Amino acid sequence: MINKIEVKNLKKNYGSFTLGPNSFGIKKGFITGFIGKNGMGKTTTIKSLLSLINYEGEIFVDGKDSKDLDYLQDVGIIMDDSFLSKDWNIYLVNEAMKCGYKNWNEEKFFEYLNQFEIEKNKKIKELSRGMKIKLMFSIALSHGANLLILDEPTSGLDPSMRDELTDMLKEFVEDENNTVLFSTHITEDLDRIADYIIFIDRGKIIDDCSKEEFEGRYFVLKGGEEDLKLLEKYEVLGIKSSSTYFEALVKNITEENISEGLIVEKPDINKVLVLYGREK
Ligand SMILES: Nc1ncnc2c1ncn2[C@@H]1O[C@H](COP(=O)(O)OP(=O)(O)OP(=O)(O)O)[C@@H](O)[C@H]1O
Repeated sequence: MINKIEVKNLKKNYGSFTLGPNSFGIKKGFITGFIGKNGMGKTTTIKSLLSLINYEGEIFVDGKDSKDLDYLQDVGIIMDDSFLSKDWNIYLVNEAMKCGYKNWNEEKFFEYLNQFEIEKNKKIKELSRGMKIKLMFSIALSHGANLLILDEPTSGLDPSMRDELTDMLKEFVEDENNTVLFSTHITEDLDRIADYIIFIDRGKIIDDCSKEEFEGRYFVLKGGEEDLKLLEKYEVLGIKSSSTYFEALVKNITEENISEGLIVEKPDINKVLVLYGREK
C-alpha cells in the first residue's frame, strides 16, 4: 500500500497542549477518517499537513518534502477558517481561484455551484455555514485536486446534503490516484465511507489502521456494581457507570481472558468515542 502522505515525528506545542510526536501515513486511493474528542489535536494536525502553521518533524507528500509547498496546487481543502475574503461574491471567488490554481476549471466550478444551488451574487459573509461548505467543496473539486483534506466537512449540513457529499467523496476515490483525509465527529459518515481510521487522544495518535481493524480492537465489558472488582485485571480505557451497572472500554483482549460474570460486546466507532477517557 502506497502512502500519499508520510508524516514523521510531527510535533507542535501550544502552551499546555502538545501535539505528538506522531508518525503516520495516509494511504493513497482511500478515504481516511480522522477522529478524536474536542481539543485533541485534529485541526492542529490538519493545519500542519497544509503548511498553515509551523511545526517540528517532517511531512512528505508523494515522497516530496512538503516544505516546497508545490503539493498545495493538488490539494482540495475544507476548513472552518475559510481562506476566502468575507466581502467577495462568488464571481470574485472564481477570479481569485483562477489566479491561484494552475488547473482551475471555471466551467466545472459553475456546474457545482448550480448543483448546490449557490447564488452567485451572494457575498461569502451572507452564506450560511452549510452553503459555505458547499462552496468550499465546489472549489476543492474544481482545480484537479488528487488529495482532499477536509476538517469536519459534513458538520452543519442537513442529512440529504451529507449523503450527497459523502457519495461524492466515495466517487472521488474510485480513481485510485485520489485520496481523502477528513476529520469528523459524525461517526455515521465514517461507517458509510471510511476505509482507514486515525484516532487521536490528547495530542497522540493511538490508532492508525483499517476501519475493520479498529472495530476489532475494542471491547465493552458490562456488569453490575458487584462485578466492578472483576475489572482489576484489565486496562480500562474509559468507564460509564451508575449505582447499578457499568460499561467499561478495553482493548486487545481475548475471549478466554474475559472473567465470568462480565458481558462482552463489540462497540461501534461511536461507542468507542463515547467511552474513551470517560471516568464515570
Ligand atoms: N492558535 C492556537 N493557540 C493556542 N492554542 C491552540 C491554538 N490552536 C489550537 N490550540 C489548542 O490546541 C489544542 C488542540 O486543538 P485542535 O483545534 O487541534 O483540536 P481538535 O481535535 O481539532 O478539536 P475540535 O474537535 O474541537 O475541533 C486545544 O487545546 C486548543 O486550545
